[in-house]
Amino acid sequence: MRSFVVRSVEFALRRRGAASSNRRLFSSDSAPERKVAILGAAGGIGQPLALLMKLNPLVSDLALYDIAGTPGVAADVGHINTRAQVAGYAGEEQLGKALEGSDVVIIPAGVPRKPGMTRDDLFNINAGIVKSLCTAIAKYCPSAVVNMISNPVNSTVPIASEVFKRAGTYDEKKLFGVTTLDVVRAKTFYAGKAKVSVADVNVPVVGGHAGITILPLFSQATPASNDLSTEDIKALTKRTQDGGTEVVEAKAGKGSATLSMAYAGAIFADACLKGLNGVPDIVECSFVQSSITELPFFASKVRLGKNGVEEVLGLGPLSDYEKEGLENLKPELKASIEKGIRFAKDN
Ligand SMILES: NC(=O)C1=CN([C@@H]2O[C@H](COP(=O)(O)OP(=O)(O)OC[C@H]3O[C@@H](n4cnc5c(N)ncnc54)[C@H](O)[C@@H]3O)[C@@H](O)[C@H]2O)C=CC1
Ligand SMILES: O=C([O-])CC(=O)C(=O)O
Repeated sequence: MRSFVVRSVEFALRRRGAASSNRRLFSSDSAPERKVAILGAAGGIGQPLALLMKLNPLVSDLALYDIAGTPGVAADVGHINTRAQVAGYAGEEQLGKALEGSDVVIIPAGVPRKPGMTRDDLFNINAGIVKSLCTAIAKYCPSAVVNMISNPVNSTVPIASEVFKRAGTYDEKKLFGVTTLDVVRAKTFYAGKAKVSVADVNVPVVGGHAGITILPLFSQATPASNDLSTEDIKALTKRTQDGGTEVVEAKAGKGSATLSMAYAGAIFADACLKGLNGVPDIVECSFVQSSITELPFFASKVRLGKNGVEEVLGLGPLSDYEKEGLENLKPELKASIEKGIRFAKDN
């Protein structure tokens, strides 16, 4: 069972972009040492994400930090016989140790939505959490790649950028808002509707990570489908935009997406690690500092490399429906970005 699970995960990770000539990188004896820290590791996302990162052979050290509960998670996950050495850190006084030497820091710390709430309703609590965690990152691992999961991502990423700027450590190539779950959903919903194998599907999702700011580009989906009507595309777009709310409502007060998010977070962190290790042609969508529109942050396809972002890729050709969606999302996304920047400057 153990070798089946590990081999399946390794196989899935290899299929996702590593050329066979880079297979060497996956054997534990030759892969470089890479420390990954998860902040919020005892939470709904943090625990399954800790499990998935423990199964990733690119990770040599896994630091699990939360305000409480991480010694138990670390003891549990640490018994899995894979490469990563696991350590749990609880409470602010242990945050520095958790972060020191990290190559990648993943942040799913903060409160999740309940039915009836928007992601922006989380701002008041999560903005402060993200600000204090990023202040510690600037101090203890200023060159780490940061994967921001905490919502509202459209504001928490700008907050992080301001904190790093103030500390003098900002590197726009190393700050990522994790929007992979939007891509995961778009792929799943498209495959179901177009009746194609989900393993072969690709759909870029651009914009931001809330409601109409999530813009899936089904006109660029592969394999292309000629069977989908305009109404089908509109329905797929709406379902992708409302994917988070669908889970929040189904969980009925017990939180938001955790398992699919952990999967998406593990896929994105794996892509960052591969980029750092020099694996070529690693491309994922992410919310990053950008000049492809007039907005200072925007999600689009990004090529990952040894220094984080190697290239922010353009939007490609859009359908009229997507062009309209793009114009419609800009005011909301702009306001969320500005709200984050203002918070960081005022606090
Ligand atoms: N980017 C995305 O696509 C997604 C983002 N999210 C967001 O991820 C966040 C976490 O969601 P869940 O794991 O479901 O919530 P949760 O409440 O289950 O877990 C959050 C964890 O963060 C910890 N935490 C709170 N303050 C902290 C601090 N100062 N330092 C370290 N840890 C701290 C809590 O103790 C808790 O263990 C939420 O903001 C949610 O909206 C959720 C799903 C998808
Ligand atoms: O919807 C939420 O609150 C959590 C989230 O970001 C998602 O599931 O996409």
